[in-house]
Amino acid sequence: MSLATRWLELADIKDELAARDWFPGTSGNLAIRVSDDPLEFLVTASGRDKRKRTPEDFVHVDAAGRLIGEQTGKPSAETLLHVEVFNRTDATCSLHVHTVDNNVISELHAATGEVVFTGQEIIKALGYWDEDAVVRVPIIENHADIPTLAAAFAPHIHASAGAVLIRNHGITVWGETPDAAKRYLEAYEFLFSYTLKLRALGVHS
Ligand SMILES: CSC[C@@H](O)[C@@H](O)C(=O)COP(=O)(O)O
Ligand SMILES: [Zn+2]
Repeated sequence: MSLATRWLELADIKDELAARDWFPGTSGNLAIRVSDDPLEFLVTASGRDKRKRTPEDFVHVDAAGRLIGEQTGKPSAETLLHVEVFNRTDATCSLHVHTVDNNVISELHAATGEVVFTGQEIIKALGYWDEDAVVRVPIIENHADIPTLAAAFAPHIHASAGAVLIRNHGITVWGETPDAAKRYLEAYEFLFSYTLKLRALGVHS
C-alpha cells in the first residue's frame, strides 16, 4: 500500500477518534505501517492538536522510530511504543489515547496488574466468541522515561492484536488492520465505560 493511501487511512481514523473527543490536551498518538522490509511507518507528529487535519499531522519513520529523510515535525514522544508493536508483530496499526475512563480503570485495577472482562457481548468485537471467554488487559506503571516505559510495555506484546493500559496515562491498542485496531479500541473503551457506570451504581464486577 502506498504512503499516500496509508496517510489517508490514518488521517480518517484520527478524525473518527477526534470526533469521540479522545485527544484531550494534544494527548494521544497513532501509527500505521507503510512497509515491512524495511519496516517503516507513519506516526503522528509530536505535540499537535490531533483534532485538526493538516499536511503536518504525520511523519515517516524507520524501524527505530527515526525520521526518514528531510521532514519538518518531530515523531510522537511515544513512538518507541509503536516501534515495539511493529517490530514484534504483523500489526499494521497502533493507537494510543488518553480517556478519563481508561485512566480511572487503570488506577482502580493497578494493584492486580490487569483488568478482566467476561460475560459481555462486545468482547466478540475483540475476536472472543466463546460464551465464557475471558479478556484480560494488562496494566503497567507509567514511566516518564520513554525507553523505560517501552521496556515495561514490550513483554505484553504477544500477537498482532492486543492492548496495554498505562496507569493514569492511557491505552495502546494494536491490530492486524487499521479498522481492526479501531474496533478493538472502541470495544475496550465500551468495557471501561460500562464497568465504571456499574461501579457508580454501587455494583462491583
Ligand atoms: C500532552 S499530554 C500527553 C503526552 O505527554 C503523551 O502522553 C501523548 O500521548 C502525546 O504525546 P505526543 O508527543 O504528542 O505523541
Ligand atoms: Zn500518551
